[in-house]
Amino acid sequence: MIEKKKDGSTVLSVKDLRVSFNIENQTVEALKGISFDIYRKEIVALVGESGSGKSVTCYSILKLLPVYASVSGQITLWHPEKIENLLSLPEQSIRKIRGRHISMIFQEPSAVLDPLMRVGDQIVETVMAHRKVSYSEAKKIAMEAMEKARIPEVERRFYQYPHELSGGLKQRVVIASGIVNNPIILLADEPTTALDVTVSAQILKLFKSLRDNTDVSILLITHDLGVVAEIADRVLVIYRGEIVEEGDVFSIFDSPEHPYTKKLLSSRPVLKDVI
Ligand SMILES: Nc1ncnc2c1ncn2[C@@H]1O[C@H](COP(=O)(O)OP(=O)(O)OP(=O)(O)O)[C@@H](O)[C@H]1O
Repeated sequence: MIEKKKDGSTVLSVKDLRVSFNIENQTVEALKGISFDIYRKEIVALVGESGSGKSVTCYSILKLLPVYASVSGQITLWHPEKIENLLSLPEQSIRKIRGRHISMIFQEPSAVLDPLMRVGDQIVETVMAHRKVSYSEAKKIAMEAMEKARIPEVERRFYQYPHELSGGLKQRVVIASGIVNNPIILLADEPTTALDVTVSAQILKLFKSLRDNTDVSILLITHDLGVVAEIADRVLVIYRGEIVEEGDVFSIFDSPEHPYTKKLLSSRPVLKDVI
């Protein structure tokens, strides 16, 4: 069953995306022609077991795949105007889109943050990489993003180094950096996996508030159906490089159609226990 959100406009459209890796005369088909759309102001969960192709989907959208990957298909972005195919853009053009119109949040914030740089300045850098503004203007914009990411005591936190912050606060800094240029899409690859349950719940709440209070759409990669039940509007189920099921969160949980989705759900508590 294909369900689509009818009230929103499309911001990203992936058509027949195929990715394979050729290593030492062996070919791994990571994505076998997946297609999906993301609409404005929605949270879409891309869910599937390890190795199903979730991260490769994200890296394809950002054009961050290794050179030995073979890629075909179409990825169209509508912002600020229609950009025909991200996959065929030269590196110089895609750099203007990464961190500006599409941002990514990874599982482990410490791997992204520079340990030797104050966190506020790392967000300032993201602003100045894409906009012609003075340092003080960029700092103001960075602090506003930190507020939006619900970082307490922004004036003090701005000047701290990553090691001075908890895991949850570090992830909020990464999120602040991700939203600081008002992107159209945020790709979040297992953003709560490295965090404890309480902090993880706070970060999920933050995603919901970003969806409700900004124009951003979020593609959330996860293997955790509890996270999906908590915040997703729509779900894409990926299995061995193919999207096998797509629907709103209730239809997926209440009446899964594909055997893999059924199996995935049977290994979880039922929906009423999760939400
Ligand atoms: N850089 C790479 N070189 C070769 N093969 C790769 C590379 N990246 C991914 N793959 C392969 O592509 C397939 C999809 O991997 P991907 O990382 O997208 O899975 P995933 O669903 O994100 O899994 P996980 O939840 O474990 O992160 C796997 O078979 C993986 O081994």
